[in-house]
Amino acid sequence: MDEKNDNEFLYTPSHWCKRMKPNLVVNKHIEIVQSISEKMKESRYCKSLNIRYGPGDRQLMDIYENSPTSEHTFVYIHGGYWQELNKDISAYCTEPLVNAGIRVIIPGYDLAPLVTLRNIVEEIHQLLSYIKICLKYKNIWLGGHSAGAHLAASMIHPAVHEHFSIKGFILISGIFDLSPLLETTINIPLKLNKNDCLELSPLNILNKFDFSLKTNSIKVFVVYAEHDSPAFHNQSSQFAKLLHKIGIDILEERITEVDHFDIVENLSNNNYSLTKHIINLI
Ligand SMILES: N[C@@H](CC(=O)c1ccccc1NC=O)C(=O)O
Repeated sequence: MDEKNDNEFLYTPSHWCKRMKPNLVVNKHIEIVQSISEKMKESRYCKSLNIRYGPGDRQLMDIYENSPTSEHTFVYIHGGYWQELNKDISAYCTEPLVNAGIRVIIPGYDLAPLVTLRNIVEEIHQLLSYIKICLKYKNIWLGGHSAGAHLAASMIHPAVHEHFSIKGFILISGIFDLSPLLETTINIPLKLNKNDCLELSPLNILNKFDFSLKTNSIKVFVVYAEHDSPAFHNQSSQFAKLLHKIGIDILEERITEVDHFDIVENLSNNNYSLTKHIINLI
């Protein structure tokens, strides 16, 4: 098979980065996000670390804010194909948002192969329950990057987003259809079968739902990088099209001159277009 059309290749974001050799990308990304996140954890914006929201080892969250009365809360779910990265290196988006008066929550979650993807989706439900019931925050915006955008999108359902007072979703370079991952090495720790792919793909779940009957409106911002692979472009535009079809207010945008990694690394910068978009939206 032509390598460029192979799902292994299409779903390996580092292969599509134009800034450096693919084998260097992920380590460089980790170095960058870790250094920004460490500064944030030591800053005056860091309000609480390691608040437990569920029984799993990694079900802990960090809260960043400049005032306890912040009206809006952005919850940012990190990526890493549900098998790598962690919350401690994922606070890189917090400074500009907190400066704009938005509270930011960075949750951790357990990873495959220790838990299944179904377990992880359930952990995100527990996260939202904790934020609503124990922290009593309102006006929640749920965002995520890559696999984190999949987890956020898995909460788009009236029974879920209305219950948890979610105002909107910010889905950055996300995966919404899991089936292309089935035969790739990404699936080794995940162990997804065909049925799991159907039941856990927001693209499939929402295809069966008629939202036009619902009055409560959410906004969904679907955003991806110019230098994401064509498969990621397709996933975002297909998902945006479906959301539009079922009556959800959507905004779709391709961010130019960035790839799967600096599309989120740059969120530490006030002047970056995506940072400004998120602040305007919330
Ligand atoms: N092993 C992947 C890494 C990867 O997919 C990734 C890395 C950091 C943040 C998000 C990622 N992808 C999806 O969640 C690669 O080489 O591109």
